[in-house]
Amino acid sequence: MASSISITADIASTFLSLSSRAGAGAAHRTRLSQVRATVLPFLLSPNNKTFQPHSHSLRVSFSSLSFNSSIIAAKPKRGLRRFTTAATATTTTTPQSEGSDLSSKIPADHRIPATIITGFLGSGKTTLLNHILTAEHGKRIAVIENEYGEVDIDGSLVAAKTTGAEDIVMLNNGCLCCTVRGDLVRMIAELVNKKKGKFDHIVIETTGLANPAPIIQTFYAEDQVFNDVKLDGVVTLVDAKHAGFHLDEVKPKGIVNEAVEQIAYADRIIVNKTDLVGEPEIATLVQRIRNINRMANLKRTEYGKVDLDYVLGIGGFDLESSYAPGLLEASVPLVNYDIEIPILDIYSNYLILMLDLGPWNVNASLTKIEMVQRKMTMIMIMIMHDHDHDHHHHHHHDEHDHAHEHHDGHNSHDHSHDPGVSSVSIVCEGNLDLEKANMWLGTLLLERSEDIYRMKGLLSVQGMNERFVFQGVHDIFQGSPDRLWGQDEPRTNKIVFIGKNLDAQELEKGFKACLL
Ligand SMILES: Nc1nc2c(ncn2[C@@H]2O[C@H](COP(=O)(O)OP(=O)(O)OP(=O)(O)O)[C@@H](O)[C@H]2O)c(=O)[nH]1
Repeated sequence: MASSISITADIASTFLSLSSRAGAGAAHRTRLSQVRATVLPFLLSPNNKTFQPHSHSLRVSFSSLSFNSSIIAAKPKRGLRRFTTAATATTTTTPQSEGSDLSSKIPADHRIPATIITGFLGSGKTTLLNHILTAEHGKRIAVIENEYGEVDIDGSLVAAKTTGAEDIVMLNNGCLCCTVRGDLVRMIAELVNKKKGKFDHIVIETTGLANPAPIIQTFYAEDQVFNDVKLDGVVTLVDAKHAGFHLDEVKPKGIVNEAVEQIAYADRIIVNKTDLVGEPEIATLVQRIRNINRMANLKRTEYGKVDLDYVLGIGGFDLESSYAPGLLEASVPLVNYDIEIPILDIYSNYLILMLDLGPWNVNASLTKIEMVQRKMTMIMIMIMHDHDHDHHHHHHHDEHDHAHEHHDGHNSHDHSHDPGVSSVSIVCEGNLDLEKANMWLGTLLLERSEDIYRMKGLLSVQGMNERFVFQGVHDIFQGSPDRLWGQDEPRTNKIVFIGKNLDAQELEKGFKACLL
């Protein structure tokens, strides 16, 4: 128990310091609430000798009993479910298997994968989609298409391949990130309800102007989607000939440049139409893309011809995919706690809690989170605040007109503009002081989550035998221990941030200050 107390203190200190900055007491709630942020310290015991494999981990019983939890769950748009998490005596502990040194603690995820294809107008999205649908891959694919405009053109252009397995579902008259986000949720829910078992993968082709952020967030924020479908990855097509112009486009203050955003959120980048330009132009473009997103894989193509496994089954949002290949059993022991906590959702071994960051409930919340953590392999926390509009969604329809104009005439761009979106990676051997790392990452997320589009990391924490992996998209953060460090494996930390106005030196300095 000593370790659990100490981790609680670690977390509490992070939360408390953050809270104290916002002032104490309910009067400050609004102010704090206006900060769209997540603070998710690692929630891990530095001494996790207690972790043991088991085959299943949690019994959840619904409870209508009232209780006095000081954790406040606040998500206005959705009915809150309160569960009693009674985990006593539900474990079926299996003996530590041989070779479990390399076992991952991240549970297998059997939800249907969904791939988002994005890219500027004319970059080759439909061409890629046709390639996917006509290739032999044995996957049954459901397609959700989104065309901005009155006429459904892409629908008729999509290969009419009828091996019987694919569903072509049209989503029209609106940009996915604006008017039809609700439709996307309904469409996915309908697909799942009516056709579950009939397809293996969903591909969503967005309009050329969609900003991927709200679409990505839909996969986490909407129950109907999250329970059955997991985001597999974002594939961004880049038009080798025209992309430079779009990247240079200066937008009015507060309005995003979709071309930049689409690259920033990508797991896979396809520089398409390479037949139309020379090698020096491509090299310059690739360099620009790399400056924005160093995390994504990049390929150059003509007519979207890529291997299918480059675009499907990416696992771009899986914790284990980038740093811990191989899915193995969940392996966190159950302990005898009967706790009551508002739980937003439970999926497999994922527990989603909704917390209010009010300073008054910090200690109690943290204690309970820590207790829950001891039973679960992974905790994902989304902290939603009072205002419910989407920060990453500043634009409105005028912008579409604006961007269309630019698309038609490429000449009037200001090439000096720096969109300010970049990647920063930190690779560094050594062990982190948990308390300091908690503080650093927590503060960063609280202050900068709006600017941090994506991040991924693999950390070596002092006293922890497992590697700690995490990934985040703005204020959604997932983290978990995965496999044990190998005996001769260097304990190297790796973090990649993609975001706006990132200061590489400051980030690196902050990180290095957490090393022992
Ligand atoms: N030369 C050349 N043309 C290409 C290539 N890939 C696609 N095209 C053509 O470019 C045009 C636009 O391609 P689409 O696949 O429709 O592009 P899109 O991104 O779906 O376009 P929107 O739906 O308008 O956003 C089509 O005429 C394609 O045939 C390529 O690699 N080289």
